[in-house]
Amino acid sequence: MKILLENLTIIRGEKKIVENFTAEFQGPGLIQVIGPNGAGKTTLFLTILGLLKPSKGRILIDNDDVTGSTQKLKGMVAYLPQRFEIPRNLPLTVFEFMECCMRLNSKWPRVFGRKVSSDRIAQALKLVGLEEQLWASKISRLSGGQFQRLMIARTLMLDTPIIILDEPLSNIDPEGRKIMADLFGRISNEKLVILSSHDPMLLMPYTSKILVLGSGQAYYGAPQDVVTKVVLNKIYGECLIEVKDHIHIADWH
Ligand SMILES: Nc1ncnc2c1ncn2[C@@H]1O[C@H](COP(=O)(O)OP(=O)(O)OP(=O)(O)O)[C@@H](O)[C@H]1O
Repeated sequence: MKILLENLTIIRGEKKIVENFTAEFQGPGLIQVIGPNGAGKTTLFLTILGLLKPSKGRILIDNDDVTGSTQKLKGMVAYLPQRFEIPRNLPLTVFEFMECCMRLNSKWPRVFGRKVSSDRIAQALKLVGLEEQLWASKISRLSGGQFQRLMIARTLMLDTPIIILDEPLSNIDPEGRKIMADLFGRISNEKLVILSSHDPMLLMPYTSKILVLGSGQAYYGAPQDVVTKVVLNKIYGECLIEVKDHIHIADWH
């Protein structure tokens, strides 16, 4: 699958996110979107999802114009938001929560039946490392990192060809981040995975293209062409710290 951002200008509030920006997100593959706080990573995702309209330009998925249309993306894109609107005190267990999410998604229970749906839920929960003894726990009892894993499982379970993840690794411990990065890498062998991160190195081995956003500018291309001192300097400025041959981004996030 291919997402084409064609000549996009996106403005949010007073802030210009990108201007006349064109890029192709080709799947299968993993696209990283990086940039400082407020650069517009979430805004770009919401625009791709049709929840925000660009000021100019179009978004095409496999040559179909989907600009501003959430309906067309159903069954095609699964999205992990950065902030959840889901109340943590819902009286549901982990497994029941996943069942509810699946039922809200038209495809699984109706087409494949309950058994396949349950297997799919179990598979997704295992993939993100939520152990079986937690499946009967109320979601209110999960830690922040466990809840984030549950949200990732919910996104992966939908089995869409395009997956957009807004800072999926936040709240997750170092070992879990590595496991999750490997998981996203594996998934990107078959699907188009687009994700934002403040820790780009962890996913770099799996990254096919990277988009660096900041101050209304956008740099897109292969990591070796984009993750350069010149580009990072323009975007991160004083937050760039060089230690011997390494460049560190001191991100306030
Ligand atoms: N609801 C809103 N209304 C108006 N402006 C907004 C709204 N939400 C965000 N913005 C502005 O849009 C710009 C981009 O924000 P966005 O959340 O897309 O950045 P981000 O790169 O995802 O940041 P972070 O790394 O902090 O998650 C910021 O200047 C922000 O203040």
